[in-house]
Parts: sequence; structure tokens; C-alpha cells
Amino acid sequence: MEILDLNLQNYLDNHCDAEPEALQTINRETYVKVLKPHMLSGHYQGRLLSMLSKMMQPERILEIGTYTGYSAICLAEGLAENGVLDTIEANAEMEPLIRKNFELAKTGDKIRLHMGEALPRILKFEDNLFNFVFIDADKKNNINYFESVIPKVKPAGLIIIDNVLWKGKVYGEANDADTQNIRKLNDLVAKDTRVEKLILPVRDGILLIRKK
Ligand SMILES: C[S@@+](CC[C@H](N)C(=O)[O-])C[C@H]1O[C@@H](n2cnc3c(N)ncnc32)[C@H](O)[C@@H]1O
Repeated sequence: MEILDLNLQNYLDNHCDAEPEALQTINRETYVKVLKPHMLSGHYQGRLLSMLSKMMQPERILEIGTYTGYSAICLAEGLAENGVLDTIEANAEMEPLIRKNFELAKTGDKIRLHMGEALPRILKFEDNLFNFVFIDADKKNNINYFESVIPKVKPAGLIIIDNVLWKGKVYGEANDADTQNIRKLNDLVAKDTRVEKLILPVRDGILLIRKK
């Protein structure tokens, strides 16, 4: 399932940096071997995550929703020296593949994988810890994730939430539960005075949030 028009996607992919070799392999194998491969960030969005991370040079990154590890590897490219990325994944069946992919990308001890439900794990991190958070797990919990990570993020830290345009449904007539949840999140963040915010119409919509 393609989110963007294929010609546009190809044009974007051909006019950004090449996808690193390990990520090409992970991308290809995810499409061949794993269910719901469209969940993977992919070449263009992956380069955006990498670039944002390199601009911030974060010491600590938190990712919610690892899947096959693709976006974690992209984000880890920008970590400061000795920086660490923590990523949380609930689906135990993914663990061997995620670990294999981190090994392939030679991420060493830069990435720490936490298997289990995201919410209780987030609450265990200390406050004011992360410079950068990527929220990309079960969409129904987006508001819970946003509220629980806010205290964990340092001032001027960045939170990114994926899929906030929900294939255009949020500004159309659709009224299913997922669409309503995402609309509620976007409305809540738009009014939140603790943060600056902006939706980028990249792929399925990325909400960029900067903590004041
Ligand atoms: C959209 S995929 C993540 C894609 C990945 N960030 C990427 O861009 O390559 C969402 C992942 O979140 C995981 N997930 C869903 N609910 C979760 C929860 N409650 N806690 C932790 N992970 C969860 C799913 O198993 C799935 O692997």
C-alpha cells in the first residue's frame, strides 16, 4: 500500500541522500518477510529523521514503536558522541529481527531495545532526560504518549508524532475511531501552550513539536 503517488515518491527518493546499504537491506527484507511493511518509515522519511537528528545532535533519543528497527537506525545516525537511543516495542515476535537489524547496521551500544508495553516503560524514565522523541506506535495511545513524554523531554527538545494526517482522513468527512483519535490529538497539541507545533505534510503527516 502506497501512501504517496508513486511518481512523487520516486522523485523525492531520487533527490535526497541515498539510503545507506544496511537500511536498503532492512527495507527490502521488511517488505518480503514482515506483515504490514508500510509501517516502516522508508527511504525519504528516514532521511528526514536522520537529518533532524543530525541538526539536533541529541544525547538522548526515545522512540516509541520499533517495528523492524529502521527509524531507530536513522535517528541514531545523529546522536552526539556517547549518545544513546532507547526504543520500545511491544511485539515480542519482532525481537530477533530487530536485534539482527541493529547488528547489521552496527549500532553497537548506541541503541537500547526495551521489549514490552510502551506506557509503563516511558513512566520509568527520569524527567528532563530526552532531547528528541519519536512517537510511532499504536495510534489510539498517541495522546497518552504525548502527555507522558512531555515531562521526560528537556526544554527545547523535539517530539515527533507520525501519521497525523491519516491519509487525509483527518481533514475529510471520515469519522471512524482512529480518525477521531488523531483529530483529537492534533486539536489538543494545537492548543497546548507548553509547546510550539507544526504539521509537515511528509508521507502520512509528521507533527513536529518543540517543548518551550
Ligand atoms: C508504525 S510501526 C513503527 C515503525 C517504525 N518506527 C519505523 O518507522 O520503521 C508501530 C510499532 O509499534 C508497536 N506497538 C504497538 N503498540 C505498542 C505498544 N502499546 N507499546 C509498544 N509498542 C507498540 C507495533 O508492534 C509496531 O511494531
